[in-house]
Amino acid sequence: MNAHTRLADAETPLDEPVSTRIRERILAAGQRFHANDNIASFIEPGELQQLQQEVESRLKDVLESLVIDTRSDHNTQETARRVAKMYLQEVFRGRYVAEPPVTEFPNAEHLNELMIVGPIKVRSACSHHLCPIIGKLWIGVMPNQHSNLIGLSKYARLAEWVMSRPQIQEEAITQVADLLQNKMNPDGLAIVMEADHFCMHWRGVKDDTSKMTNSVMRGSFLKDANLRREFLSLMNRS
Ligand SMILES: Nc1nc2c(ncn2[C@@H]2O[C@H](COP(=O)(O)OP(=O)(O)OP(=O)(O)O)[C@@H](O)[C@H]2O)c(=O)[nH]1
Repeated sequence: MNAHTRLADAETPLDEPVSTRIRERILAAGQRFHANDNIASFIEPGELQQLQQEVESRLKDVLESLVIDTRSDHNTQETARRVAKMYLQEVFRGRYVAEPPVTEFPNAEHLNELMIVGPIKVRSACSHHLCPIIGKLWIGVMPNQHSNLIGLSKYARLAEWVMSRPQIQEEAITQVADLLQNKMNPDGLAIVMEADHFCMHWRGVKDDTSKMTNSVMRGSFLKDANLRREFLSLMNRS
Protein backbone atom coordinates (compact mmCIF):
# COMPACT_ATOMS: atom_id res chain seq x y z
CA MET A 1 0.00 0.00 0.00
CA ASN A 2 1.55 3.31 -1.01
CA ALA A 3 1.21 6.58 0.87
CA HIS A 4 -1.45 7.83 -1.53
CA THR A 5 -3.69 4.76 -0.99
CA ARG A 6 -3.31 5.02 2.81
CA LEU A 7 -4.34 8.66 2.65
CA ALA A 8 -7.36 7.83 0.51
CA ASP A 9 -8.43 5.08 2.97
CA ALA A 10 -8.06 7.40 5.92
CA GLU A 11 -10.22 9.94 4.15
CA THR A 12 -13.10 7.56 3.37
CA PRO A 13 -15.29 8.57 6.34
CA LEU A 14 -14.99 12.22 5.30
CA ASP A 15 -16.21 11.31 1.80
CA GLU A 16 -19.39 9.86 3.26
CA PRO A 17 -22.36 12.00 2.17
CA VAL A 18 -23.46 14.34 4.93
CA SER A 19 -27.04 13.04 4.50
CA THR A 20 -25.77 9.58 5.58
CA ARG A 21 -24.24 10.99 8.79
CA ILE A 22 -27.46 12.84 9.64
CA ARG A 23 -29.65 9.83 8.81
CA GLU A 24 -27.49 7.57 11.04
CA ARG A 25 -27.92 9.95 13.99
CA ILE A 26 -31.70 9.99 13.50
CA LEU A 27 -31.85 6.19 13.27
CA ALA A 28 -29.67 5.81 16.38
CA ALA A 29 -32.12 8.05 18.27
CA GLY A 30 -35.06 5.97 16.99
CA GLN A 31 -36.74 9.07 15.52
CA ARG A 32 -38.87 9.46 12.38
CA PHE A 33 -37.69 11.45 9.39
CA HIS A 34 -40.72 11.62 7.15
CA ALA A 35 -40.97 14.47 4.65
CA ASN A 36 -42.98 16.59 7.10
CA ASP A 37 -40.78 15.92 10.16
CA ASN A 38 -38.32 18.46 11.52
CA ILE A 39 -34.76 17.07 11.81
CA ALA A 40 -32.94 20.23 12.95
CA SER A 41 -31.70 18.70 16.21
CA PHE A 42 -29.71 16.07 14.25
CA ILE A 43 -27.85 18.59 12.08
CA GLU A 44 -24.53 19.90 13.40
CA PRO A 45 -23.18 23.41 12.73
CA GLY A 46 -21.92 23.72 9.15
CA GLU A 47 -23.72 20.60 7.92
CA LEU A 48 -26.68 22.40 6.37
CA GLN A 49 -24.33 24.06 3.88
CA GLN A 50 -22.78 20.66 3.09
CA LEU A 51 -26.26 19.17 2.67
CA GLN A 52 -27.14 21.90 0.18
CA GLN A 53 -23.98 21.06 -1.80
CA GLU A 54 -24.89 17.37 -1.77
CA VAL A 55 -28.45 18.10 -2.99
CA GLU A 56 -27.02 20.35 -5.73
CA SER A 57 -24.77 17.56 -6.96
CA ARG A 58 -27.68 15.05 -6.99
CA LEU A 59 -29.85 17.55 -8.86
CA LYS A 60 -27.10 17.86 -11.48
CA ASP A 61 -27.47 14.10 -11.97
CA VAL A 62 -31.25 14.47 -12.38
CA LEU A 63 -30.75 17.15 -15.06
CA GLU A 64 -28.19 14.86 -16.71
CA SER A 65 -30.77 12.04 -16.75
CA LEU A 66 -33.35 14.40 -18.22
CA VAL A 67 -30.85 14.80 -21.10
CA ILE A 68 -30.49 18.55 -20.61
CA ASP A 69 -27.18 20.00 -21.77
CA THR A 70 -26.43 22.10 -18.70
CA ARG A 71 -22.93 22.88 -20.00
CA SER A 72 -24.03 24.84 -23.06
CA ASP A 73 -27.60 25.77 -22.05
CA HIS A 74 -27.13 29.14 -20.34
CA ASN A 75 -30.59 28.83 -18.73
CA THR A 76 -29.87 25.61 -16.82
CA GLN A 77 -26.18 26.02 -15.93
CA GLU A 78 -27.06 27.18 -12.41
CA THR A 79 -30.39 25.34 -12.03
CA ALA A 80 -29.10 22.59 -9.71
CA ARG A 81 -27.56 25.21 -7.39
CA ARG A 82 -30.71 27.35 -7.40
CA VAL A 83 -33.10 24.45 -6.75
CA ALA A 84 -30.91 23.05 -3.93
CA LYS A 85 -30.86 26.50 -2.32
CA MET A 86 -34.62 26.86 -2.77
CA TYR A 87 -35.29 23.46 -1.14
CA LEU A 88 -32.94 23.85 1.83
CA GLN A 89 -33.26 27.58 2.53
CA GLU A 90 -36.80 28.35 1.42
CA VAL A 91 -39.57 25.91 0.56
CA PHE A 92 -38.45 22.96 2.77
CA ARG A 93 -36.65 25.05 5.39
CA GLY A 94 -39.13 23.96 8.06
CA ARG A 95 -37.52 20.48 8.05
CA TYR A 96 -34.01 21.77 8.73
CA VAL A 97 -34.24 24.71 11.15
CA ALA A 98 -35.33 24.77 14.77
CA GLU A 99 -38.74 26.03 15.85
CA PRO A 100 -38.95 29.84 15.83
CA PRO A 101 -38.69 31.36 19.31
CA VAL A 102 -42.11 32.16 20.75
CA THR A 103 -42.59 34.11 23.96
CA GLU A 104 -45.46 32.70 26.00
CA PHE A 105 -47.31 35.10 28.30
CA PRO A 106 -49.47 33.95 31.19
CA ASN A 107 -53.17 34.72 30.82
CA ALA A 108 -52.95 37.24 33.69
CA GLU A 109 -56.43 38.67 33.13
CA HIS A 110 -58.01 35.20 32.84
CA LEU A 111 -59.33 36.06 29.36
CA ASN A 112 -61.91 33.59 28.11
CA GLU A 113 -63.21 35.18 24.93
CA LEU A 114 -62.90 33.85 21.39
CA MET A 115 -59.86 35.07 19.45
CA ILE A 116 -59.44 34.50 15.68
CA VAL A 117 -56.34 35.07 13.53
CA GLY A 118 -56.50 34.86 9.75
CA PRO A 119 -56.42 34.46 6.94
CA ILE A 120 -52.73 33.57 7.30
CA LYS A 121 -51.20 32.92 3.87
CA VAL A 122 -49.65 29.46 3.73
CA ARG A 123 -47.21 28.04 1.22
CA SER A 124 -46.30 24.39 1.17
CA ALA A 125 -45.66 21.54 -1.26
CA CYS A 126 -47.36 18.18 -1.55
CA SER A 127 -45.21 15.25 -0.53
CA HIS A 128 -46.43 13.19 -3.49
CA HIS A 129 -45.28 15.37 -6.40
CA LEU A 130 -43.48 18.26 -4.63
CA CYS A 131 -45.90 20.66 -6.35
CA PRO A 132 -46.90 23.88 -4.53
CA ILE A 133 -49.83 24.09 -2.13
CA ILE A 134 -50.91 27.70 -1.67
CA GLY A 135 -53.70 28.63 0.67
CA LYS A 136 -55.06 30.30 3.78
CA LEU A 137 -55.34 29.33 7.39
CA TRP A 138 -57.63 30.58 10.15
CA ILE A 139 -56.94 29.90 13.80
CA GLY A 140 -59.48 30.27 16.62
CA VAL A 141 -58.42 30.11 20.25
CA MET A 142 -60.59 29.96 23.35
CA PRO A 143 -58.26 30.54 26.32
CA ASN A 144 -58.90 29.75 29.98
CA GLN A 145 -57.04 30.91 33.10
CA HIS A 146 -54.43 28.17 32.67
CA SER A 147 -53.62 29.04 29.04
CA ASN A 148 -50.56 30.81 27.73
CA LEU A 149 -50.99 33.62 25.24
CA ILE A 150 -48.59 34.18 22.34
CA GLY A 151 -47.92 37.23 20.15
CA LEU A 152 -50.10 37.63 17.07
CA SER A 153 -47.22 37.32 14.59
CA LYS A 154 -46.20 33.98 16.14
CA TYR A 155 -49.24 32.19 14.69
CA ALA A 156 -47.94 33.00 11.20
CA ARG A 157 -44.35 32.13 12.12
CA LEU A 158 -45.30 28.74 13.57
CA ALA A 159 -47.60 27.98 10.62
CA GLU A 160 -44.81 28.83 8.17
CA TRP A 161 -42.39 26.54 10.03
CA VAL A 162 -44.80 23.60 9.71
CA MET A 163 -45.91 24.36 6.16
CA SER A 164 -42.44 24.80 4.66
CA ARG A 165 -42.00 21.03 4.45
CA PRO A 166 -43.41 18.51 1.95
CA GLN A 167 -46.86 17.91 3.41
CA ILE A 168 -50.33 16.59 2.87
CA GLN A 169 -52.91 19.11 3.98
CA GLU A 170 -54.61 16.85 6.54
CA GLU A 171 -51.33 16.19 8.38
CA ALA A 172 -50.09 19.78 8.06
CA ILE A 173 -53.14 21.23 9.82
CA THR A 174 -52.86 18.58 12.57
CA GLN A 175 -49.20 19.47 13.13
CA VAL A 176 -50.14 23.17 13.49
CA ALA A 177 -52.91 22.21 15.93
CA ASP A 178 -50.60 20.00 18.06
CA LEU A 179 -47.96 22.73 18.19
CA LEU A 180 -50.43 25.39 19.37
CA GLN A 181 -52.18 23.01 21.75
CA ASN A 182 -48.88 22.17 23.51
CA LYS A 183 -47.72 25.77 23.61
CA MET A 184 -50.95 27.48 24.68
CA ASN A 185 -52.96 24.78 26.43
CA PRO A 186 -56.22 26.52 25.46
CA ASP A 187 -59.73 25.50 26.40
CA GLY A 188 -60.50 25.09 22.71
CA LEU A 189 -58.65 25.32 19.41
CA ALA A 190 -60.11 25.59 15.91
CA ILE A 191 -58.14 25.58 12.67
CA VAL A 192 -59.42 25.77 9.11
CA MET A 193 -57.25 25.56 6.01
CA GLU A 194 -58.28 26.16 2.41
CA ALA A 195 -55.70 25.59 -0.31
CA ASP A 196 -54.99 25.18 -4.00
CA HIS A 197 -52.98 22.08 -4.89
CA PHE A 198 -50.88 22.56 -8.00
CA CYS A 199 -50.48 18.80 -8.43
CA MET A 200 -54.18 18.97 -9.40
CA HIS A 201 -54.06 22.31 -11.27
CA TRP A 202 -50.87 22.05 -13.27
CA ARG A 203 -50.73 18.32 -13.94
CA GLY A 204 -52.72 15.13 -13.38
CA VAL A 205 -56.45 15.81 -13.45
CA LYS A 206 -55.79 19.51 -14.37
CA ASP A 207 -58.77 20.72 -12.38
CA ASP A 208 -57.84 24.30 -11.63
CA THR A 209 -60.98 25.31 -9.80
CA SER A 210 -61.29 22.90 -6.88
CA LYS A 211 -59.68 23.64 -3.54
CA MET A 212 -59.26 21.51 -0.46
CA THR A 213 -60.72 22.72 2.83
CA ASN A 214 -60.25 20.96 6.12
CA SER A 215 -60.70 21.76 9.76
CA VAL A 216 -59.52 20.63 13.17
CA MET A 217 -61.76 21.36 16.18
CA ARG A 218 -60.54 20.62 19.67
CA GLY A 219 -61.82 21.06 23.24
CA SER A 220 -64.63 23.58 23.60
CA PHE A 221 -64.96 24.00 19.80
CA LEU A 222 -65.78 20.31 19.58
CA LYS A 223 -68.22 20.30 22.50
CA ASP A 224 -69.96 23.64 21.96
CA ALA A 225 -71.81 23.98 18.65
CA ASN A 226 -72.53 27.68 19.31
CA LEU A 227 -68.84 28.47 19.74
CA ARG A 228 -68.03 26.54 16.58
CA ARG A 229 -70.71 28.45 14.66
CA GLU A 230 -69.41 31.78 16.00
CA PHE A 231 -65.88 30.91 14.85
CA LEU A 232 -67.03 29.79 11.38
CA SER A 233 -69.23 32.84 10.85
CA LEU A 234 -66.55 35.35 11.97
CA MET A 235 -63.89 33.49 9.98
CA ASN A 236 -65.95 33.72 6.81
CA ARG A 237 -66.03 37.51 7.10
CA SER A 238 -62.23 37.84 7.15
N1 LIG B 1 -55.37 13.62 0.71
C1 LIG B 1 -54.52 14.44 0.09
N2 LIG B 1 -54.17 14.16 -1.17
C2 LIG B 1 -53.33 15.01 -1.80
C3 LIG B 1 -52.81 16.15 -1.20
N3 LIG B 1 -52.01 16.79 -2.10
C4 LIG B 1 -52.04 16.03 -3.21
N4 LIG B 1 -52.86 14.95 -3.06
C5 LIG B 1 -53.25 13.85 -3.98
O1 LIG B 1 -52.36 12.78 -3.85
C6 LIG B 1 -52.70 11.85 -4.85
C7 LIG B 1 -51.50 11.02 -5.29
O2 LIG B 1 -52.07 10.01 -6.07
P1 LIG B 1 -51.33 8.85 -6.85
O3 LIG B 1 -52.39 8.06 -7.57
O4 LIG B 1 -50.41 8.10 -5.98
O5 LIG B 1 -50.41 9.67 -7.89
P2 LIG B 1 -50.72 10.07 -9.40
O6 LIG B 1 -50.92 8.85 -10.23
O7 LIG B 1 -49.64 11.00 -9.81
O8 LIG B 1 -52.13 10.83 -9.23
P3 LIG B 1 -52.88 11.88 -10.16
O9 LIG B 1 -52.69 13.22 -9.48
O10 LIG B 1 -54.34 11.47 -10.13
O11 LIG B 1 -52.28 11.84 -11.53
C8 LIG B 1 -53.35 12.67 -5.95
O12 LIG B 1 -54.72 12.27 -6.01
C9 LIG B 1 -53.23 14.10 -5.46
O13 LIG B 1 -54.29 14.90 -5.90
C10 LIG B 1 -53.19 16.42 0.15
O14 LIG B 1 -52.77 17.40 0.77
N5 LIG B 1 -54.05 15.54 0.74
